[in-house]
Formats: sequence, structure tokens, C-alpha cells
Amino acid sequence: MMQSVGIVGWRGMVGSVLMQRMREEGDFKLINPVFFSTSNAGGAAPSWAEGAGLLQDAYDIDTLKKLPIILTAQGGDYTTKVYPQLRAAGWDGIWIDAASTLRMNDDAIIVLDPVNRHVIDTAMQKGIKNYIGGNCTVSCMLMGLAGLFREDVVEWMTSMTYQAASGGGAKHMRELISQFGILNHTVSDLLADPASAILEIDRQVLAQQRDPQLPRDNFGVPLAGNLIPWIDKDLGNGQSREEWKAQAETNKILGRGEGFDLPLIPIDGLCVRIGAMRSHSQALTIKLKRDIPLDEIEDMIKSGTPWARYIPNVRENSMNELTPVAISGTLDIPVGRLRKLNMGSDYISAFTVGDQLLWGAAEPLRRMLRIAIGEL
Ligand SMILES: NC(=O)C1=CN([C@@H]2O[C@H](COP(=O)(O)OP(=O)(O)OC[C@H]3O[C@@H](n4cnc5c(N)ncnc54)[C@H](OP(=O)(O)O)[C@@H]3O)[C@@H](O)[C@H]2O)C=CC1
Ligand SMILES: N[C@@H](CC(=O)OP(=O)(O)O)C(=O)O
Repeated sequence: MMQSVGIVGWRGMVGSVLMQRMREEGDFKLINPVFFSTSNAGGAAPSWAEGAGLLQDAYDIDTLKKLPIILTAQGGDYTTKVYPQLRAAGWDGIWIDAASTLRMNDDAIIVLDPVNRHVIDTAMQKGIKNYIGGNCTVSCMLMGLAGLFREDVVEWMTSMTYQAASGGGAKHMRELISQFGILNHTVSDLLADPASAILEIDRQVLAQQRDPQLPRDNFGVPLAGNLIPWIDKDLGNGQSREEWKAQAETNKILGRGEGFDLPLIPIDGLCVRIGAMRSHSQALTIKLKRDIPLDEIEDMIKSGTPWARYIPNVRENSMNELTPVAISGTLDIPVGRLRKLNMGSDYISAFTVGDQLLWGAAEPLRRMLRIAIGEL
């Protein structure tokens, strides 16, 4: 019999990508979806979901309680409010969530099945009920470098990120494009005149970027033509929460560190917001446990996950195949700029890019739902 699955947060940015992927992969043929809303209970369920009826109230614990599985991309505030009430009401179902709220709880697994299917399977056998999508930067990095972790050749790693506007949400993407538009408009006459002075264009753009009227409610500062070297909360020790997630979540996904048999892999770096739309990039310095020839590292990367794409470390390939524009909207995770560093033959660089709404958010949840219903 098909299981009923409560779907919350389906019309948000992550939720929309999730619905799109579930429709593409025929997931709705395998479940009875029950759609919820925090703002429009009683309204019509999405028109493409034939026979789904009306939207249920996403705060109605009695209705949620009847479902064996709940899949939510509604956000952390929703999880914080509803999840404890549901469990307190005796609900014993499977909770699959995009928000970070429950990620590091002992009774929650961070899901990225092409990398940690063994961890998920063990947890399912133990009766664990909470399966949470990982941080986008962490998930995308692991999808590219899974082979190196599987072969256990990483001693430590630094990750310097270049994160897209979408990581903040839909309003942030709109704000970035609005800023670009205003900057362009400011100097459009000068741009149209090939004889105009570049320093005058630069002066006017900078003045506009510094103008308090430039829309910046979401990012707080201009992002167009700029960057922001801080993402998420300040932990008070010089590290941002986004930076903290790199080591904490990577090791939890891999089943390493405290509470596991395998030792922790130290990972740290700086997280930076840049003016890309929806794909996060990161530059990695990897200290290998031993000197490994580059062709062997290439093989490890290629065999890591079916989505990892090795990009030869040459200019043409790097410019065309290793960018947010090249891979946005695809599940490919290119890994390139691979070379030995001057520090020694056991130090390598790598650069990787991933669509943070696909492997970074929606795809691990979609696949976890399939695992939960025995279809993957
Ligand atoms: N943004 C990201 O890159 C990532 C986000 N996540 C997590 O996913 C969760 C959701 O994020 P995200 O999808 O960005 O959030 P959104 O703000 O896009 O959507 C969240 C909810 O807002 C409500 N909403 C209100 N107005 C609108 C509107 N005009 N259009 C669509 N929805 C609207 C919807 O709820 P309703 O239908 O009930 O009104 C929707 O489900 C967060 O917990 C986040 O941490 C995880 C990984 C990456
Ligand atoms: N913090 C990420 C997006 C995100 O939602 O991350 P998390 O799921 O860890 O809260 C970014 O800004 O790019």
C-alpha cells in the first residue's frame, strides 16, 4: 500500500525545487501526498498534484500526527515550533527536513545517501526517525570529494567558500539582481560611449554602491560588485556558524569523530558570500595522509559518486566547466584545479562547484523519502 506523506514548505524556494525533482523522477506515483500550508489552509493543493484536495493546516498537530512520514522544507522556525509538539503528542513517524534545527541532535542523521548510505541504513535499523538534509556547502563538497574520504586519504582540509545569493533565500536573489540593475542603469550612458573614461564609470558605480538608497534590506550591505566575508551567526570565537558547520557536519555525515569509531578529520576555512545566483563554489587545500600521484587522486574523485565530474586542470576546461553558470540547474558536481601545492607533495588544491538548491538542499531529501518508503 502507498504511504501517505505530509509535505510542508512545498511552495518555497527549496520546496519548489524539491517538487520539481520529485515530479521529474516520478516520486508522486509512489506516495499519497498530503499538502500543508502555514498561510493558506483550506486553499487548493498544487494543480499538478492530481486529486490532492485541499491544503491542510501545517500547525494542526492532530492532522500531522496521522501521517507516517512528514517531509518539510518550511524552515527552521517551523521545525522549532511544530516538531517538539508532534513528538510530545506521541507521533512516531519519520521526519525529513531541510532546516538545520535538528541536524546535530543525537537522534538525527544528516542525509546524503550517495556518501553515507551505510549510516542511514544503520540508523533505519536502529529505529531512528529524524533525517535532516545537510548544509549546502558541505553536501556539495562531499558529493565531489566522496572518493577521497572513502579511501581515507584526507588528513585535514581547509575550505574557502564562494557562496551564492540563493543561500539566503529568494529575497536575497532578487536583491542581488536589483542591485546589479541599478548599478548598470547608473552608468548606462557612459557604457554606451566607448570614449567615456573608465575611472568615471568606476566612481559613479562606487558612489551608487555606497548610497544608502541602494536596496540592501536582506544582505545588509551591497553584494553586486562586492563580496561579504561573513555568513550566518557570529559564534563569538572568530568563527561564523557557516564555517563551524564544515567540520561538524562533514564528520557527522561520514560517521567520524566523537561517538564514532573513526577519528575526526579537521576541516576549517572562511565562508564568503559572492554575487553568484544559486551555485556555491569552494577552493580547497587538502593535506593528504601520504604522497599520492595526481592520476590516482583523479580516479578516486571519478569513482566517488556518479555525479562527481573530474575537470582537467587547464585554463579552457576550468573557465567553461567549473563555474556556477556552467552547472546551475544540474546535479553535476565538477571538481577541478587539482594540483600539488608548493608546501609539499602531500598537499593538493581543488576547486568544486555545486547547485546549492539541488544537492545542497532538495535532492538528499527526495532520495531520503525514497529510502524511507523502500524505493531506493
Ligand atoms: N535557501 C537555501 O539555500 C537553503 C535553505 N534550506 C532550508 O530550507 C528552508 C526553506 O528555505 P527557503 O525555501 O529558502 O524558504 P522560502 O522563504 O522560499 O519558503 C518558506 C515558506 O515561506 C512561505 N512563503 C511566504 N511567501 C511566499 C512566497 N511568495 N512564495 C513562496 N513561499 C512563500 C511558504 O510557506 P506557506 O506555503 O506555508 O505559506 C514557504 O514554504 C529553511 O529552513 C532553510 O534553512 C536548506 C538548504 C539551503
Ligand atoms: N547558510 C547557507 C544556506 C542554508 O540554508 O544553510 P543551512 O541549511 O545550513 O542553514 C547559505 O547561506 O548559503
